Amino acid sequence: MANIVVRKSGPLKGKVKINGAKNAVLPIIAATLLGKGTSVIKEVPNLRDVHVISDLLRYLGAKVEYKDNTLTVDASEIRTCEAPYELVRKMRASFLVMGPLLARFNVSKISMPGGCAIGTRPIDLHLKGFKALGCSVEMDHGFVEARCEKLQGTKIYLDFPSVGATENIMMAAVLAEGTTILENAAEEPEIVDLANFLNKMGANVKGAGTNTIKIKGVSELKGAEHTVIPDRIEAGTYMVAAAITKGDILVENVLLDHLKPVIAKLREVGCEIHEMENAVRVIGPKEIKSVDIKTLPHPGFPTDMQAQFMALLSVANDTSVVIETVFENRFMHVQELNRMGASIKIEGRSAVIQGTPTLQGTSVNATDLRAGAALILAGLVSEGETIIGETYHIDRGYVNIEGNLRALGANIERVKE
Ligand SMILES: CC(=O)N[C@H]1[C@@H](OP(=O)(O)OP(=O)(O)OC[C@H]2O[C@@H](n3ccc(=O)[nH]c3=O)[C@H](O)[C@@H]2O)O[C@H](CO)[C@@H](O)[C@@H]1O
Ligand SMILES: C=C(OP(=O)(O)O)C(=O)O
Repeated sequence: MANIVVRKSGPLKGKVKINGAKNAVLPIIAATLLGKGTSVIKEVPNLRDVHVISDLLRYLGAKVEYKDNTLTVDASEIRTCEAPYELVRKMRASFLVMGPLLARFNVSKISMPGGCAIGTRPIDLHLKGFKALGCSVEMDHGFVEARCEKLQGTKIYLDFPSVGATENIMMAAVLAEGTTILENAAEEPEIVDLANFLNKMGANVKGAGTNTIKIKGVSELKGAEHTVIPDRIEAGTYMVAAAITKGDILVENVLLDHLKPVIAKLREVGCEIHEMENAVRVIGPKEIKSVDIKTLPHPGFPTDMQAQFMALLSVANDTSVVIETVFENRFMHVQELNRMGASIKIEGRSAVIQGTPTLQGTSVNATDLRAGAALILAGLVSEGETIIGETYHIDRGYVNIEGNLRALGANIERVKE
């Protein structure tokens, strides 16, 4: 196991190119199960999660190859519709194979994904959708088993615009008989990317990106070619790196529309931001101003950027309040930031952050992916050395983060324990 060691670094300067989005590619890889024939997915980031879902597809019987950021999946022959715990426990997004398997084979048995450091993360909304589409759903010995004669299109209202439930239900409904209308659906850009891929496979999905998605079932789907959208959270993380180090970073390969809440908050913090075609330049402020943030489903401020902003606000000029409304327990990074000298108090779903001029490096743990990113960011402006453990969480979602930051001038390395 390796640690990431970060030392206080000057203003980061230069360019960084953003990879394809983890949260877009995972459901798209699951969706390849819907079609006979070969799908070719481009701009696939070389991430641990991508390899985990690829292994799951291989286990199910698909042929999967990954080379030069292109993933080729031939899902013509599927040998089982059952996904074991060993493969699902490594990554919750594995549960996204349930919708496609149900749609194509009318049966699926998947180990229940556990909670994780950010919350209990139930799957009730996914199951509510499958039931509404005509499935019987049973839980037994830690597995969810769903079956149907043939899925039937219907109207489904989601109690909360869950990203995963929207994706899973969309993927189930594309091969259902009749039309499904999904209301209070998630509107994240990754939902739109999935819908675009499904439509290339031959599906009829309209309205993705709004809160009402209409899916007309079709009789079969084929493999398709698709290029994944850039990762707005990876981009946001490097933008915060510019802000916290008072640097000047050109973040390339971004879709500005997806970055609106992050850009708005960075401007409030005092950053100078230049929006260009497919790129954004962030010039950090002389003094980081405190701001209040409330995480919300898209187009609100993304919960996946909350921890990184918390690191930034730890060194702001005054008091900030961050309210986390999406996950009930996404403050695990707070105790680690406090160990580095931050002054953050949690009250229910709110964190009150009293900015301090400096932080101090120490040994800390990446409790989850974005917590890990936040600790790296904090380490860049901390006195001495910050040693971050449990770095496998960071590798779930960032390609070569230490190499990219080093190229921008950061003092960071990965060291074997
Ligand atoms: C692989 C992927 O794309 N992950 C993203 C996805 O996760 P994920 O799809 O798991 O997130 P959801 O939008 O489903 O979860 C949001 C909230 O809804 C709750 N919920 C969800 C489903 C359900 O059946 N019942 C229920 O109560 C969750 O516990 C959570 O509190 O969206 C999150 C919210 O933007 C992001 O933080 C994750 O990075
Ligand atoms: C929470 C995240 O991912 P996941 O849903 O895969 O745990 C994330 O990307 O920040």
